[in-house]
Amino acid sequence: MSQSVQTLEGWYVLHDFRTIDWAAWKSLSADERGQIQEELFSLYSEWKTVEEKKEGSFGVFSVVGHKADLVFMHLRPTLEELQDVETSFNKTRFAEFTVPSYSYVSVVELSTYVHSDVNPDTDPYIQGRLKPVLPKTKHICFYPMNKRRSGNDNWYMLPMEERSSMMRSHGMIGRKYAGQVIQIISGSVGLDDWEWGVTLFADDPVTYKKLVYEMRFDEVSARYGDFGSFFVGNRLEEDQLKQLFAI
Ligand code: VOV
Repeated sequence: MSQSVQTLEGWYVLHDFRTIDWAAWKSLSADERGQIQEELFSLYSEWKTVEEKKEGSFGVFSVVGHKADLVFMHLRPTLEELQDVETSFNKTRFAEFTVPSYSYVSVVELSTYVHSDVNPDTDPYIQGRLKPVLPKTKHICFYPMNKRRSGNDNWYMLPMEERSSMMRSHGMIGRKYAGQVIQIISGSVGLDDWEWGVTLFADDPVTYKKLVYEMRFDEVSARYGDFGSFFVGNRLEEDQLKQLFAI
């Protein structure tokens, strides 16, 4: 049996994708739309307070393309708190005008392929990575992925050294994009349908394409990566949400 790698876990993550029922939304009076938005914005400010208190984090983005209209990304210390966030959104009137289109449940993960001597429970850098305040970049990119388990290409049968060396090469490519793309890798084995969620943050969406493309040539992605659907979106602050809702 190959040796499994130790992982560190942080906050739980929900990616909640919604499609807006525009026909129903447009049929409301301006007054009703206003009230519904007010209720949503009061929830939004609760999410902000949680983030300021470092008890979680969130981001709201529009999704480009037909797969969804919005994605709410939430992080919380426990799965119960994560579900509370989901449920309190579902109880808003605005939620009645949305249809869930996809969701993904995972937990922020750091693996220890790339070793360091620090104590992960106290090291501020590691703690900041495990319990991140989501970057306020203009764009988000999300996709789930697996490491392949087929025939001779079985990641999970490889010796630890081989996996570590491939992850080092992966990390070197990633490092070239420092300052341009921030990645949050969340593990979802036992939690959702794929093994990891990959969430990338950037101000220039072309850097997603360049980074993901460059990684496709790297062995760990070229030989062992299997990918789900990609979602790309634009950050929505309160003002932009208001613009989106305007008829
Ligand atoms: C923005 C760039 C970037 C950087 C710097 C980076 C670095 C690193 C390091 C140093 C490490 C190992 C330690 C850890 O932190 O866990 C990882 C780990 C991981 N990565 Fe990564 N990754 C990036 C980016 C990045 C991307 C774009 C992808 C998707 C792959 C692709 O082809 O589309 C990815 C995937 C992963 C995964 C699934 C893991 C866990 C693998 C496992 O088997 O456990 N990752 N990653």
